[in-house]
Amino acid sequence: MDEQFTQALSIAGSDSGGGAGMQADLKTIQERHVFATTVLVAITAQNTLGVDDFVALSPKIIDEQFAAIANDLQIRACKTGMLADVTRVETVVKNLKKYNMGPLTVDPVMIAKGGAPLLSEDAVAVVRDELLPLATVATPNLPEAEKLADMKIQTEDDMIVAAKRLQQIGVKNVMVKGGHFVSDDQSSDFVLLEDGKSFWLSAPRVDTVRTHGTGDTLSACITAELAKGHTVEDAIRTGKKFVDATIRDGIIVGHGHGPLNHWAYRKVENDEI
Ligand SMILES: Nc1ncnc2c1ncn2[C@@H]1O[C@H](COP(=O)(O)OP(=O)(O)O)[C@@H](O)[C@H]1O
Ligand SMILES: Cc1ncc(COP(=O)(O)O)c(N)n1
Repeated sequence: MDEQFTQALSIAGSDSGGGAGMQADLKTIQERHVFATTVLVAITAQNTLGVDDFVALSPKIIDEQFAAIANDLQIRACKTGMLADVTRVETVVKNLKKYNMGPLTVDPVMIAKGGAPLLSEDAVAVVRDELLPLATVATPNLPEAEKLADMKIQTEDDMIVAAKRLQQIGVKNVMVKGGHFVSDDQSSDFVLLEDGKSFWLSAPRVDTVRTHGTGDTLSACITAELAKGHTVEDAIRTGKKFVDATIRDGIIVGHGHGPLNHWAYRKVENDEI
């Protein structure tokens, strides 16, 4: 049999506005030259101004999507994004335990940039206790890290403490993203790896509201790089450079928290920006 082309899986919600969620994952994984597959968990009616409504899909169709993929495709790495509620988190956890979908990156999506909840309050504990222990990498933003590590994060030292706490919960590698520290002129993320190595990844903060889908894009890029067999450290470093380019070389789409330029990293790789 011919060798299969590299495939990755996004388990997430759809953003009708095209900037975040499943759509950001598909665009990013494609840009990294990995074949993207999907398990759709929820559908949002959303644009750059906000989330108007969403519906979560039934556990049955979520199970069936996993089974269809597992019965034919060869997934090398996967990620989770919006999971909506307790039932869907539990359904996804069950399937991730049943099938081997490669290293898992958990982007513990809770609240959209515009403030709409994308995960019910009671599902936070299920993400922490059942999903995070399955993760090879977790990429919480500051509010998510606060909830999962059960602490306030006001300083960079707090980010380090939160990463350590998350590792104690069972996540092997943690990236606490500092995008929400708007007072800082750098956007700095703290990375704590399984072997104890830790480092900061910083980039000058871009003064823009066009950051819709940054977390999805970062975690999708990490997933694509892990699917190729790269190390966690290399995948995270590429993810940071990729998302930074998408913000820095922005495009104007919509009238609110605009989406990213998912093809910007091509120019970085060709030394053009
Ligand atoms: N204005 C910005 N300028 C540069 N980098 C940013 C900016 N906002 C976010 N980032 C980076 O984008 C990535 C996603 O971060 P963040 O916005 O915190 O995640 P989320 O989308 O999950 O809320 C991180 O690497 C962060 O440092
Ligand atoms: C379906 C879906 N998934 C994830 C996000 C988070 O993205 P952001 O934090 O940039 O709003 C979103 N807005 N919609």
